[in-house]
Amino acid sequence: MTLAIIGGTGLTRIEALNITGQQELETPFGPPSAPYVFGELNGQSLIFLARHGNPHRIPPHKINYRANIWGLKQLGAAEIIGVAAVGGISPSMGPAKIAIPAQLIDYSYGREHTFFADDLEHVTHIDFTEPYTPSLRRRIVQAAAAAGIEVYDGGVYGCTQGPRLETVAEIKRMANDGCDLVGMTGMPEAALARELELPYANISVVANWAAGIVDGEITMAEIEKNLLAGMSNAIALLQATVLSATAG
Ligand SMILES: CSC[C@H]1O[C@H](OP(=O)(O)O)[C@H](O)[C@@H]1O
Ligand code: HPA
Repeated sequence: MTLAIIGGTGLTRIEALNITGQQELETPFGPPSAPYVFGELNGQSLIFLARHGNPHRIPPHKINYRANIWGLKQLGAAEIIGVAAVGGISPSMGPAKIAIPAQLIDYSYGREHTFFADDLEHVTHIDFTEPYTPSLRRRIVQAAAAAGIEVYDGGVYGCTQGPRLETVAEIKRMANDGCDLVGMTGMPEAALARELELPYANISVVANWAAGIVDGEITMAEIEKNLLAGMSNAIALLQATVLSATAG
């Protein structure tokens, strides 16, 4: 049961990963974001992929999501955890907090978002009632509880197009829609994993209050500072999740 981790902003590599190899891949959809890195985390083998490339150079709307997910399937990944930096919209989603969202709303556009685009004979509609695989979500939440890592169990991730951050009015609209978190990469990543029948869950690390939630502009310095704290907890959570898989 090989776990794959897709790391985003603030998680281009995992220091604690004992790297055993890496592989570049061509896919029918073009090149993935980076070479796939094979390694062991707490004795458990896994595959790591840097969503924005390593070094971080691909903006969210230019990521080849189809190649990334297809490559993971080809390499034998059995499940995927996507780690994402997000803006916090709900009062409980403050900087450096971690959430395991249960739902999402897709505001992105113009992205290659399906593997079934060219198959005119078989129109395929995947079920997406629960966009994040409930059993994998549960495992992460339980691992967090066992390790004493504070996470918010649930919430709605809203995926915007980027690369710019949102306006105050856009965030107000998203809050009205029920979004608790805002990021730019959650879709089509989650849907593509579902199309290939790969269980998928998301660990969201809050980098900043979303636009207008508190006064002032959003700065990269603030984002980097919060991610430094939040990502070290996210890595501890990944380690706890991997250990729980070994134990189970
Ligand atoms: C101002 S940082 C925005 C950048 O960070 C997030 O990336 P990821 O989801 O890969 O961690 C967000 O989606 C944007 O791409
Ligand atoms: O405020 C944000 N908006 C969208 N994506 C983000 N990723 C980190 N922070 C944000």
